Amino acid sequence: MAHRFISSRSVPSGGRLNARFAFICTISLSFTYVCYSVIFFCSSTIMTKQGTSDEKGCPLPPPGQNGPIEGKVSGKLNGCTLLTPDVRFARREEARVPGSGQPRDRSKHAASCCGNLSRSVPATEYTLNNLTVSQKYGNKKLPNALIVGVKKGGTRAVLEFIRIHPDVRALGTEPHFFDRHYDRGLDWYRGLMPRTLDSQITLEKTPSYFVTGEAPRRIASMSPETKLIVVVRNPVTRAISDYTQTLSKKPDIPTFEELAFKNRSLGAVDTSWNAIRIGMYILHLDTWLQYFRLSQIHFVSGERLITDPAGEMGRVQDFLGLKRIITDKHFYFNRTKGFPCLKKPESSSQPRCLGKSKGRLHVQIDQEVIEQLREFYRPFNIKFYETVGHDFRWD
Ligand SMILES: Nc1ncnc2c1ncn2[C@@H]1O[C@H](COP(=O)(O)OS(=O)(=O)O)[C@@H](OP(=O)(O)O)[C@H]1O
Repeated sequence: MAHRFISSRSVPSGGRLNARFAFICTISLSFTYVCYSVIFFCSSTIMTKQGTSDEKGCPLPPPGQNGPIEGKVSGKLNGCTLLTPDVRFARREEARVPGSGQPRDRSKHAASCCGNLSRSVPATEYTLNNLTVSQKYGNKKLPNALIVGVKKGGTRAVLEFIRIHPDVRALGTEPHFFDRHYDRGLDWYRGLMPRTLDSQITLEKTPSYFVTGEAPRRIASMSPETKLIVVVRNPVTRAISDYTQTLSKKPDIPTFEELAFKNRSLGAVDTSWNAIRIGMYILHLDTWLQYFRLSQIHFVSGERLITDPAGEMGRVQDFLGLKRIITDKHFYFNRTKGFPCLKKPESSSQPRCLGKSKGRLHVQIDQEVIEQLREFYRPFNIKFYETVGHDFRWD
């Protein structure tokens, strides 16, 4: 065989040699072309599929590879700046209007990285430095976790803090689906949600759910495995905070004392007043416990959220089954505001404190009134501590 091969090549006729040479050239060129096309097609498909990036066409590192928010730019690929998830996340946060959770004015920014960003109409859009970036990956899903209450407990702080976690995507506004808009249906509700990847949690907060009698049943019928977060605060302080907020909108309302008591000298508290009723936590909790296991409900201390935000957020991350990424490195105490705020990422000069309506100066209330209300709430608080297995020390 070897002999035949050598001999057939060693004594070819001139015409046959040329024809063979031309044939071999054509075959190798065609083969090279086919290989090149296959490789190019595969690589572009892979890039698109793994494209979970904030920047269109730029791949994201695998989920879970995260570090502190002050990350570094990790390199360049195809003209895209590859950011570590931390940097991307920090920039996404930077893009939100503080306190509102909404993206900044989009019209000011032009699309840039990685080509034609402006062509699609994305469900979620945010600003990355001076670029408008579309998050077009993932799907809109019904929430797997809800911050259901309580009003004036510190729900906005929990939402804004937890949403810096890369595995959480949250709706910035309160949708009020399970109390006011239930008749609009689950598809409407799902349509409000941000797009999430399978590895991400979808979250929304509406503090009035906690005191809405129908909410537990409705939420359980959406999914009985929904995780619930309740931010609780000393009910007396909560009531004063609630009243202060109402007063800021309607300056002509009666005084706190007038609204809080049916008969003050008899110590008869008006439990029909919402500001009072909301703080009777155990009554509301009983309804939730008809539909959810206690282990599905996580209680955040509104007080500790201010004194130790990282500790409280550590427990929230554990409850949601998330890696503890939000730590004390993310917070600083803002003396002017008198509250903890998120440290700004190095790429931003935006303050990351909550808005002016969070952390207001409260209306001055007579100490005797405060004592009376403390007495009133004591039995409700004790029952609440016993049920949840934690003493919040409000008494
Ligand atoms: N970090 C930080 N910054 C500002 N405010 C903070 C923070 N952490 C908790 N809080 C407390 O949050 C209270 C407002 O609670 P909510 O966000 O639940 O209010 S609302 O129901 O959404 O209106 C708000 O109540 P007031 O102090 O009465 O304004 C704050 O005490």
